[in-house]
Amino acid sequence: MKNFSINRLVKPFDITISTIASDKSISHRCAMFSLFSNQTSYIKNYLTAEDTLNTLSIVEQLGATIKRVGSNVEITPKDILTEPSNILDCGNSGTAMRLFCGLLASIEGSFILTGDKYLRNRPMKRVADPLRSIGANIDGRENGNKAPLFIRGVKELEPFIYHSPVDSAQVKSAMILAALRANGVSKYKENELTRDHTERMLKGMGATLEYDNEGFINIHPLKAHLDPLNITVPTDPSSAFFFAVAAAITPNSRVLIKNVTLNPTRIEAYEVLKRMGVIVNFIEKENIYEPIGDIEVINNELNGIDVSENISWLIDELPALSIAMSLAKGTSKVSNAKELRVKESDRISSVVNNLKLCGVKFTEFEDGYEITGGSLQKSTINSYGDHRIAMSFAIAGLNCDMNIEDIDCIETSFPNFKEILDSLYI
Ligand SMILES: O=C(O)C1=C[C@@H](OP(=O)(O)O)[C@@H](O)[C@H](O)C1
Ligand SMILES: C=C(OP(=O)(O)O)C(=O)O
Repeated sequence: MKNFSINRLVKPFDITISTIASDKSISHRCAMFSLFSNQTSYIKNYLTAEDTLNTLSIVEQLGATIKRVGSNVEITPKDILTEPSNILDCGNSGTAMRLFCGLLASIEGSFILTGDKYLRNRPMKRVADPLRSIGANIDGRENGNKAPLFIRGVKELEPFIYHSPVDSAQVKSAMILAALRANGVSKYKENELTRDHTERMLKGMGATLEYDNEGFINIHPLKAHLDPLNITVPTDPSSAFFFAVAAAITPNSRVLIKNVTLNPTRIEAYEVLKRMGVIVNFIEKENIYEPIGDIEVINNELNGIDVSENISWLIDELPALSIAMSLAKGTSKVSNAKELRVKESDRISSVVNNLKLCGVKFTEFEDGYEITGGSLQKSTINSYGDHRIAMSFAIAGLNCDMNIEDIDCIETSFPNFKEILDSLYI
């Protein structure tokens, strides 16, 4: 178990960063969706971190040929996916496990999906139940709620009408992937739009998905193979956000983050920083599947804020936002965010336990927390094996010195995080 110490940053920074990790959600989808084509997909800037390399390895175990040179990946699928001879290891990734459930439910063969101790403790009923209701054979520990999950692919799934009780892009994507091989048009609805990379990418590859006027996505089963992908994965706004918070809490500092997806479902945390008083500019440059451009963040005021809406649009950034909230003027409150409890760690507990160690006043709720802003003090915090917690408190260290225990988890999404953090001191 590795640890590191972060020293207080005593000078302002003004940097342009073009080496932040590529988007994790889009990278997972590139690897998986390439299996719906019968031609080679070309992916540039694939995220070469543990989560997405595990997905690539599963795609290979399913019979695709993969050529990878650094972050350039070529995936040539087989016409019929192969039953793997071993278990499929999703590592730490909820996205991989849940999307593969939908993808594999109607593939001939048996598949066992497992993951690390954190993933094996996360709820899978949210995908297993609706998939079972359309004929999928999925089982696992705790009546199919926990991995290892066992899937025996069926020939055909029933089309469905499903209004999801949970706003989750992973559930939506699993059901869309299953619907592509159902024997009729399926309908999926969510209460709040969640990240929509699946819809955008599959449509771009030729699938028919459309919204009806009752807010359902109508998903037509595939009649033929989809077009292959030819894509450059943009920078991950969730990874970049750690450096946005760094600029927000360091007097007179500025950061320009290059080539980020500006998909509205992914940049809400930057909008929250803006509402807190920070100067944030979005500079859109192109649109390939989604808008892509640069984000400039300039230190300014930092005031407390209440966050209770569009939670799924900023769910991964709430731990980093809690650091900005701790240094803001006044109190901040996060509510409607119960989903935080079922991520890589229980992120409500992880955030408040660590803030307590840093001397921050807070109240914990079942669905969030209230933070009294002011100052942070040096501490030794535990990541709880959660990459977002490790990186959020590393950024806090720029303000007050910090020891972070158990930092290996950063490898799951952002292997060069520390290198970029170190460059702020130069
Ligand atoms: O679909 C995706 O790529 C993701 C969806 C979100 O999870 P939920 O669907 O569980 O909200 C998010 O937290 C995760 O980091 C990535
Ligand atoms: C929740 C996350 O990912 P996943 O659900 O794929 O493990 C995350 O990256 O913050």
